[in-house]
Order: sequence, then structure tokens, then C-alpha cells
Amino acid sequence: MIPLIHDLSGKSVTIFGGGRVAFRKASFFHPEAAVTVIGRSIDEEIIKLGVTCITKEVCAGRESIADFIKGSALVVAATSDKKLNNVIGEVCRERGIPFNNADGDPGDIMIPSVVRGKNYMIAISTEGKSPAIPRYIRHLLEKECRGIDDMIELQSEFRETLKNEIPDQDERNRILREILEDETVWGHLETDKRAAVEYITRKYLR
Ligand SMILES: C[C@@]1(CC(=O)O)C2=NC(=C\c3[nH]c(c(CCC(=O)O)c3CC(=O)O)Cc3[nH]c(c(CC(=O)O)c3CCC(=O)O)/C=C3\N/C(=C\2)[C@@H](CCC(=O)O)[C@]3(C)CC(=O)O)/[C@H]1CCC(=O)O
Ligand SMILES: NC(=O)c1ccc[n+]([C@@H]2O[C@H](COP(=O)([O-])OP(=O)(O)OC[C@H]3O[C@@H](n4cnc5c(N)ncnc54)[C@H](O)[C@@H]3O)[C@@H](O)[C@H]2O)c1
Repeated sequence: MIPLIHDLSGKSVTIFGGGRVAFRKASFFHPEAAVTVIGRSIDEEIIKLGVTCITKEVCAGRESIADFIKGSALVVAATSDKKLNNVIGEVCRERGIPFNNADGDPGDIMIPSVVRGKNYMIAISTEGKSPAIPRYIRHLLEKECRGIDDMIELQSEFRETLKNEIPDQDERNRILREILEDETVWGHLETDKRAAVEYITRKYLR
């Protein structure tokens, strides 16, 4: 499998099932995508998310499933009925719609665990071998990634400054990497971004 970063803004994501797993999947796609959840019963926490909810029994007939998924950019089956989930998958495959199966035959999409900052995201997956591990790694990274957002902004701004000051690209890259390894910069970023900018300007430009 190959990880991709996909823009789903405004696109339709249809999720079958209305339990805990459907809630997790709906939270993953909402609010970037327009999420519709279809289930025989739908948990209160899904309704509270503000996604479109359709309370309905879904039968394994292809026609009715095809009606539900019309116009979907992506479909998730998260009902407790494996057979139904698998039929939903078949209908998606016939129509070329990317499909994630929470229970049953694997779909062609897997949902990763995501560490998200303002300026970056990291997706983690074991390709289903051990679903607890991505969550574990996410917690480790969340502790390690403090300050990363500020460093990205610092690097992005300083990169522009360097372009005007230092013509040689290799030299610019060397400086940007050195800044990343500079503990004093990380120390400043914890308290005062301006002090970090002053420090790197003094140290790396004069
Ligand atoms: C990343 C995340 C995204 C999401 O789904 O939201 C995710 N699972 C998450 C949480 C979670 N999963 C499970 C629990 C225990 C409580 C519970 O039962 O709910 C919890 C809750 C928790 O841990 O807090 C158990 C579990 N998971 C799967 C099965 C079925 C099976 O293995 O057959 C079972 C039941 C069998 C078992 O008990 O072992 C299967 C899958 N889970 C995946 C993703 C995919 C592959 C991930 C990979 O390895 O790359 C895959 C294949 C489905 C898919 O493609 O989506 C999200 C972490 C978000 C985060 O916190 O960061
Ligand atoms: N992929 C994962 O991350 C993961 C994790 C844990 C469990 N699971 C599996 O995923 C499935 C869902 O788990 P859950 O905890 O949300 O279960 P749940 O029992 O809380 O929810 C199942 C939902 O499916 C709906 N449903 C069942 N048959 C239906 C039908 N014919 N039409 C419409 N709706 C129907 C029910 O109304 C309910 O809302 C289970 O089979 C579970 O073993 C997957």
C-alpha cells in the first residue's frame, strides 16, 4: 500500500454503520469532507458531530447500496454485518469508488493514525497488522513534535531571507539543516519565536 495525502474538501464521504467505529471514521473525515452516516441506529455522539445522518436499515441488495453511494468520493463500511460490508465493497469496486472496510474483506483504502500540527501531518499505519501500534506511535510523536510548527514557520521565513543573501543553494541547505540541529534555536522557540529569529540572523547571516 502507498500513503497519499488527499484533498477531500467538499467531497462526499458515505459511512455505513452508526456505532463506535462509524463515529471514529466520521470524525476522521468531518468537517473537511461532507460526511453522510447511514445506520439502522445512529449513536448520539455521531449526531452531535453535525454530519448528515440517515437512520435506515440497509439490505445487501446492490441497487439500494448503489443509490446510497451515488456521488461519493469515498465509502466506509463500518456496520457489524460483515456480509453487508463486503457487498458494499463489491459495489464500490464496480464503480471505482475508494473503499475502506472496518470489518470484512479488506478494502483498497486504510485509515491511518494521524499526528497533526498547524503546518504538518504525519500518517502512521501498520497496514492492519496491529491497530494499537499507530495510536501508540502517535502518542510518542505528539510528545516529540512540540515546537515543530514554530520551527516550520521559522525555516520557511528564513529560507526566503537566505535566498536573497546567499546565492549558493547547497550553502543555504546546509545552514537550514544546521539550524534544525541547533539546540539553542529549539530552546528559544519554546518561549520566544522573535528571539529565535534574532539568534539565527546573528549566527548564520553575519
Ligand atoms: C488509526 C485508526 C483510525 C480509525 O479507525 O479511526 C485505526 N484504528 C484506530 C483505533 C482502534 N482500532 C481498534 C481499537 C480498539 C477498540 C475498538 O474496538 O474500537 C481502536 C481504538 C483505540 O485504540 O483507541 C481495534 C481494531 N482496529 C481494526 C480492527 C479490525 C481488525 O483488525 O480486523 C480492530 C478490532 C480487532 C482488535 O481488537 O484487534 C482495524 C483497523 N484499524 C485501523 C485504523 C486500520 C488499520 C490500522 C493500521 O494498523 O494501520 C484498520 C485495518 C481499519 C481501517 O482501515 O480503518 C484508529 C487509531 C486512531 C488513533 O487513536 O490515533
Ligand atoms: N476497523 C476498526 O477500526 C474496527 C475496530 C473495532 C471493531 N471493528 C469492527 O467493526 C464493526 C463495527 O464496530 P462498532 O464497534 O461500531 O459496532 P456497533 O455494534 O457499535 O455498531 C454497528 C452499527 O452497524 C449498524 N448496522 C448493522 N447492520 C446494519 C444494517 N443492515 N443496516 C444499517 N445499519 C446496520 C448498527 O445499527 C450499528 O449502528 C464490528 O464488526 C467490529 O467488530 C472494526
